[in-house]
Amino acid sequence: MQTINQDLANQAPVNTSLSIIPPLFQQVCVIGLGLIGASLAQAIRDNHLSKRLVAVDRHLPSIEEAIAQGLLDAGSAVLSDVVSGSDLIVIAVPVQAAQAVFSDIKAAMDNGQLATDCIITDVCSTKVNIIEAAQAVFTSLPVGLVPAHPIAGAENSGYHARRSNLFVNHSVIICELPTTRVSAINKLRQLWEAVGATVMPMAAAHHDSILAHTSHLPHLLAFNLVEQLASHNDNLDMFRYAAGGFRDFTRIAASDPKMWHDIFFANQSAIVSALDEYSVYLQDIRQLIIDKDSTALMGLLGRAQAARRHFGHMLASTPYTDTSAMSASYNITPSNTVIGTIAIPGDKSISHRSIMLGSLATGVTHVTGFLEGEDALATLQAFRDMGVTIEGPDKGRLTIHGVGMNGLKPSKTPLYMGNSGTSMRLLAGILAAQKFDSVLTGDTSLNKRPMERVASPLREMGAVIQSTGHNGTSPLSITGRDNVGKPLHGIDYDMPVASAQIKSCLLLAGLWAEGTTTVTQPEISRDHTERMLSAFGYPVTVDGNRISIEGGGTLTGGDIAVPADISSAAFFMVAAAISQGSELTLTQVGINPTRTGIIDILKLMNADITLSNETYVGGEPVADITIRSSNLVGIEIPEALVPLAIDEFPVLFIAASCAQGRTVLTGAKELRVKESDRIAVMADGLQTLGVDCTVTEDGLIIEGQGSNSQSDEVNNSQPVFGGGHIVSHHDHRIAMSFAVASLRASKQITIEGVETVNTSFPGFAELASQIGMNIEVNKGVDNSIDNA
Ligand SMILES: O=C(O)C1=C[C@@H](OP(=O)(O)O)[C@@H](O)[C@H](O)C1
Ligand SMILES: C=C(OP(=O)(O)O)C(=O)O
Repeated sequence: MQTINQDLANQAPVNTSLSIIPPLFQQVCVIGLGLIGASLAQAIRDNHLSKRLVAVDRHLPSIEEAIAQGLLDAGSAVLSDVVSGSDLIVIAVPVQAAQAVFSDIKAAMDNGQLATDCIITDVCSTKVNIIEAAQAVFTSLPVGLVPAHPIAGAENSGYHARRSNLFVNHSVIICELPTTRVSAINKLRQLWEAVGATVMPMAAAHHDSILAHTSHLPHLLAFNLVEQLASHNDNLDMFRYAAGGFRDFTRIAASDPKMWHDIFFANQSAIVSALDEYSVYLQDIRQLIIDKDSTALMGLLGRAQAARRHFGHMLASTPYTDTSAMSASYNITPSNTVIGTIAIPGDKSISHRSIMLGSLATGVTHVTGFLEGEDALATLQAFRDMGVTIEGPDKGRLTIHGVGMNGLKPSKTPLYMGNSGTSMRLLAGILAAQKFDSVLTGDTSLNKRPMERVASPLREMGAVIQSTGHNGTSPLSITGRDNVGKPLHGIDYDMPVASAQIKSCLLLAGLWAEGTTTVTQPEISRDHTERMLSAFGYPVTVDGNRISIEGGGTLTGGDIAVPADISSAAFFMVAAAISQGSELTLTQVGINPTRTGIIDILKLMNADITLSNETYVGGEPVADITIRSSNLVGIEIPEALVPLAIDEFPVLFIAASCAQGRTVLTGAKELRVKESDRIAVMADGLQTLGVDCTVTEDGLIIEGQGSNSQSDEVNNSQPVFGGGHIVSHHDHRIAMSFAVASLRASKQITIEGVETVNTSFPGFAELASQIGMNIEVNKGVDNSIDNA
């Protein structure tokens, strides 16, 4: 048989490696020069991973071309011609042809051409039948056999479509067989990582079952739906009027029938069981329609719609909402004055709690004013994942069909909390008390924030919870009470920090604990959990800084009206205070006394703030807040006010920069463990814009640059900030604070990483523009599920 040898044929020069690191392999033999085989060969060549590279393919022109191009050292249509001395063989042929290739490999081993410990791998899309094919040929499986599957492909196929970077940032599944030598697995892992892939071990049957669900079943359904429509007598009309849904759903039915025919047989049992499961789901939804079961149907459709986006975001660690704004930035041209009357979106803290308590209550809870921001949506999704039917959100309206104290179901996947510390910490308390195991995870920022502050006291209550991240961080793994064998028990806990999240976590766990759970906070922190528990009919005892709850009670659903978020209002309060001739009225903002630190601090700084139309909405006090331009003065911020304004310091630093004289913040170490280190990141940004400030361990000293006004007349016309480029570290409050600074800036300010503004304040830029600011939003790359 014809062997084409690069040296003998004296064609293109051998691609000698200049790398000082010795190549991983002496000789790699790739069998099959289709897209995947040829791309891997190219990646091996380009990354100098093998001294020699040979290939086997029935299509000799491809071999000749590959040699001429310096990709291969030799090639043939017959394995025994070129395989001698190979220490890695890659099988890249269609699944059905694998057994014949194994026979050729065995023959080469038997006649001494190949060492018996040579590594043999493949790139086929089913795995059990590859192992069975090897078993049919070898009496015992070779110690070098490592079945693998790179999850990568391209629209085009064949040798000419090859790309050296095809595997970069793609996953490769490796099946670690008990018969395989560990050194072979490690070496193959090194190869895939060297070409840019991420290696994941997985059992062969599990691989086939996953692929059966995610790839094979959808293809099968697409072919079948086209067949169903084509069999109708009026099929021409059916196709002529087929809407986008049919076209989208059946796009993949245009794929190669022969290939899919082979795959359906190769992965027969996994596909049949995926199909059986599908039939059950189909019957269920059929029955819901027959029964006109509106609640259950809404639950199913809502869960499915959210899950479609959710999984993509979870895998990519990106936000939930429309991510066309990923990596977005603001270009802000200085403006001088803000004027108007505006409504601010709903309170984030109260929105979270409305979902949690509404889900655990008996009966239906109607929520209005719900904040449709990323963080609250993460909480909403988590409860959907645990089987709660939640209708909406629709313009801030939700209907929650409570499942009662023992009605949550285990989520099939880790619960994804996105960027939201409140969701993760409060849910940790709820989940620690449930019968079932759970896992809580978040985005890159959340997975860096301290979680032992809740895990440790929960353990004192008997919880089994592990913070599995690097340093007491999430993912959190929680063992259910059924596996622990007994319920939680109440404790008397002295909180080391004034954190509403720790307090709420423990009180929520206390709902299921035996006896009394008492938390004592060093300073007052926001009390929305206590208030909402009472509103749902659950007794809570508050004695100064000590809050107690008895386990074993129930919650009763009702109506919740979420007031506007004072933490979001804070940006516009500072905007009006620092800019010339400004006056803003913010309507029906929550003024719960555990949240009004921003008003108290701004008043101490001489801000002109008045409250009107004070009333109560759903157990929370609200008022219209009017704020006018004023000559701010620097102050020493009283430490007792810190927990009452904890989220407002980034924008208060902007106010302090515009004040006359020095402002000193102490006792605010907590700011270092928010979505970013808000002390360091704000100081960096302020310095970029020319403000003199000094970072301390627990706060910041800012030399205000406001004018030294001797009269009562407001003088806010001089710029305080220069222009510049601000990095928000993907922290929503940092981004919005520097946007406010533009009202006293001399030049344009660019703020990078503003997509997270959606976590707490969707529509911020639009509202800011409405009152006179000049914010241009530059949308970033799309990270939606199809690109995830
Ligand atoms: O309980 C809550 O809803 C929140 C508590 C605060 O966190 P800490 O409890 O960590 O201070 C705050 O920063 C967060 O935005 C919301
Ligand atoms: C700290 C914040 O939220 P969380 O802790 O819920 O992420 C915030 O919104 O500023």
